[in-house]
Amino acid sequence: MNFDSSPIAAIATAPGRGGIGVVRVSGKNISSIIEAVCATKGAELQPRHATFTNFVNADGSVIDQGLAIYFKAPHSYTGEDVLELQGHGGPIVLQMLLTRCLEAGTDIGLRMAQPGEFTHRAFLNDKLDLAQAEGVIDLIEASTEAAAKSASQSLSGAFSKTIQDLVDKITNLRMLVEATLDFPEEEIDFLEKSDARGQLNGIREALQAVFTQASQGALLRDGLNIVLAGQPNVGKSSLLNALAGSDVAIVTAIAGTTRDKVIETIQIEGIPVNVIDTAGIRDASDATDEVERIGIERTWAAVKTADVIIHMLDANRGPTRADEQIVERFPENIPVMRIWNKIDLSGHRPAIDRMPDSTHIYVSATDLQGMDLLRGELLRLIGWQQTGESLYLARERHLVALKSAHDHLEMAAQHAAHDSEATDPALDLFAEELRLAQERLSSITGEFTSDDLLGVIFSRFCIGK
Ligand SMILES: Nc1nc2c(c(=O)[nH]1)N(C=O)[C@@H](CNc1ccc(C(=O)N[C@@H](CCC(=O)O)C(=O)O)cc1)CN2
Ligand SMILES: Nc1nc2c(ncn2[C@@H]2O[C@H](COP(=O)(O)OP(=O)(O)OP(=O)(O)O)[C@@H](O)[C@H]2O)c(=O)[nH]1
Ligand SMILES: [K+]
Ligand SMILES: [Mg+2]
Repeated sequence: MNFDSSPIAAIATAPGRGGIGVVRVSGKNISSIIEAVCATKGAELQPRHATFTNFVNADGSVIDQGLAIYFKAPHSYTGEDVLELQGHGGPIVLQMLLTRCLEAGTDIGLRMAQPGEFTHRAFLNDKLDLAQAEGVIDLIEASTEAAAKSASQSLSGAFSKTIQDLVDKITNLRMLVEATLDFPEEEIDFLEKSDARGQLNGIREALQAVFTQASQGALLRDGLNIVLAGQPNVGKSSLLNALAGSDVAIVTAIAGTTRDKVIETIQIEGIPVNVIDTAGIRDASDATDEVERIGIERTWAAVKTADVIIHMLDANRGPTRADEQIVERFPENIPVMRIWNKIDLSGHRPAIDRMPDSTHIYVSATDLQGMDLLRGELLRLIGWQQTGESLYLARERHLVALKSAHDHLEMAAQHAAHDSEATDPALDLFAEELRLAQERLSSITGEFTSDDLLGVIFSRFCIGK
């Protein structure tokens, strides 16, 4: 990715039509663009004040009327000089305004911004740390209120502060240990005097608490895919509609109704869950036509992408050979739940039965029985616990770093424990493990981060962010 320091411009608002749309420019010497594009009757823009003005072409013709706001470095989102042109939110008018800015900025090297480049600059200029920058995108992408709240924790710096507190505690302990290393004769009773083990235990407990909040939060961010699979007419589409609370998929008594997969995102306790309804599985020879056969192929493709497979069966009919054949084809590494549907016909009660091989749940999709059992079991399966604590919308990268820091602290504890008669505690190794733990934690806020990783993180943003 080409991240040079020339001034950049982009449409900052979502593509499509809206009441208002914003073109944003950031970089050095952008006052020439203000002069060219904003016909402010000679007056300069007062920093951080909205000024109503015409946005004009080189020949003086008016593109739009709007508000212009100038943010003088370093007091801006990016930490550079920023100009916001807030016009009407139409895709064509905003594109014309952007094109006009780029044309007026040729002299100063103005170019289109790369995805995430405004926020990347905010990071480089110390306006945000890496976890906060990730919070920006996670807030924009949040698909449930709970996810948005947790992303906001990251954006505001609460997650970073928690990490920084841990780093500070480790730093203090390291300073103690490293000071002692210079005076080897004191090593032996150092651990006692300074309560180094007590401090280490405190740090390990705090890290464990952060890890729990982060791994729970990660569920809010990632959500999960559940695929409804089974023979035709067992009630897969009916279950999708029951979970979604609306008629998303067509339901008929005709076997082979669903052809293409139908996806609906629901939420269970704030966790986004993509429920994927598929074509009922039966032998190609029984399928009515080519369309259904292709649909069944798509079912098998969808099954492979599942975090959890829901194998639906007809409780009124009981298991059949065809169901066994379906189960045999499920990938081994994906958890499967057996949902027995139509208990209103079979006389079963809504129930959950945890068998060694898999969990069986008895429901009626049309009578909405057993739905809470199903939702609860899905949450249990992915390890969701309601702690009531605020959660951090952690990414896999954060979880990996937390886990690695945890492992290094555990090694440190082992080195500190080597104080039997025979061996002295290995203080140098203790100190080294502390250093590694600290480094792993600091990578979360971006203190030790390669340009490659930054490129990967920011390129996943949208343009204009
Ligand atoms: N119009 C507009 N709305 C927006 C943004 C924006 O860039 N423009 N934001 C973009 O994401 C978000 C707000 N984030 C912002 C963060 C910092 C600054 C800023 O000017 N910071 C200065 C001054 C801080 C202060 O006065 O306290 C600074 O950090 O020095 C502006 C917006 C959401 N809403
Ligand atoms: N009595 C009863 N009927 C049900 C229940 N669930 C679904 N049905 C009926 O079973 C028939 C098939 O339901 P669908 O939801 O279309 O079944 P499907 O598994 O999606 O079928 P295909 O898309 O053809 O594979 C419809 O007539 C539904 O009304 C249930 O819990 N109880
Ligand atoms: K059907
Ligand atoms: Mg169906």
